[in-house]
Amino acid sequence: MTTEQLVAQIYKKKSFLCIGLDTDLEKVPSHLLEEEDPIFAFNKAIIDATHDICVSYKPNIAFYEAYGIKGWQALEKTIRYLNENFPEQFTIADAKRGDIGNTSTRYAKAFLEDLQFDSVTIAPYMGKDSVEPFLAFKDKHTILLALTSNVGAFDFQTKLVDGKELYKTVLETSKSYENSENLMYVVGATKAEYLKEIRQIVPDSFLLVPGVGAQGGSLKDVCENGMNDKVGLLINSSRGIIYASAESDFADAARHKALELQRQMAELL
Ligand SMILES: O=c1ccn([C@@H]2O[C@H](COP(=O)(O)O)[C@@H](O)[C@H]2O)c(=O)[nH]1
Repeated sequence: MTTEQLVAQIYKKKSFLCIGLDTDLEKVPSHLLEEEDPIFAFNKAIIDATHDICVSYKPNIAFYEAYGIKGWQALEKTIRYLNENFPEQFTIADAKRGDIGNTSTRYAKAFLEDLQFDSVTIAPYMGKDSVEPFLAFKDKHTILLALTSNVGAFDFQTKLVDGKELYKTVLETSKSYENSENLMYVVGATKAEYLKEIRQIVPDSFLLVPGVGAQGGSLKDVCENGMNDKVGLLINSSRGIIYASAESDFADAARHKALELQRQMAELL
């Protein structure tokens, strides 16, 4: 999917909501555990209940890897279900990969070519040759961790290196990578006060912003500081939406929570 197509979806739905499919069998309603593939059954119900009010889904790959081959099969079914039925959804493999070049190429093939995600999250720590293999895929997007939502972000990302915060160096340096127009960045909603400075470095890039809901970030603060003239934001919420209820009404409850966010977004557009 191109960035222009994503922007068109955002204006059409008045939503820049990304729903995180962090599917945990200890949290899904117990009746689903009787299904042949409870992870996919849960994801399908959430997608069917919410696809008209969000523009993106983000399965976090850890939640699938944790269940071995069955987890991977559920992930494959989920992305196939999305691509076949809701191709307008921007899909994110939240995998946080990145390795030496030839290995990064295999990761990129796995998520962008084989599984056909629109994008994949990447850790920038190994530098240019670990990121560029992902950027080589046309109409796909590489979402680089810039300033993450967790407390540990202060261990390295905000530290001064050669007089500059490391996350700023990540943003600036990445702009010189080949095919850098395919870059997006992760900035945590819990770091909204940094967004104005981040926008000075990457005014036009899309930012994936996790951390509203369960982690306490504010949608209003993120929008006030981080929105650009093409919106430029995908706001992710996972637990706050998908685990709104652990009963048989879980999909309706998820829709209700997603609608609360979408209505706030519509007012901010
Ligand atoms: O800085 C980051 C980067 C990624 N995440 C991921 O986003 C979701 C957030 O889930 P919630 O349940 O809405 O808190 C999850 O998959 C994280 O691994 C992040 O939170 N912060």
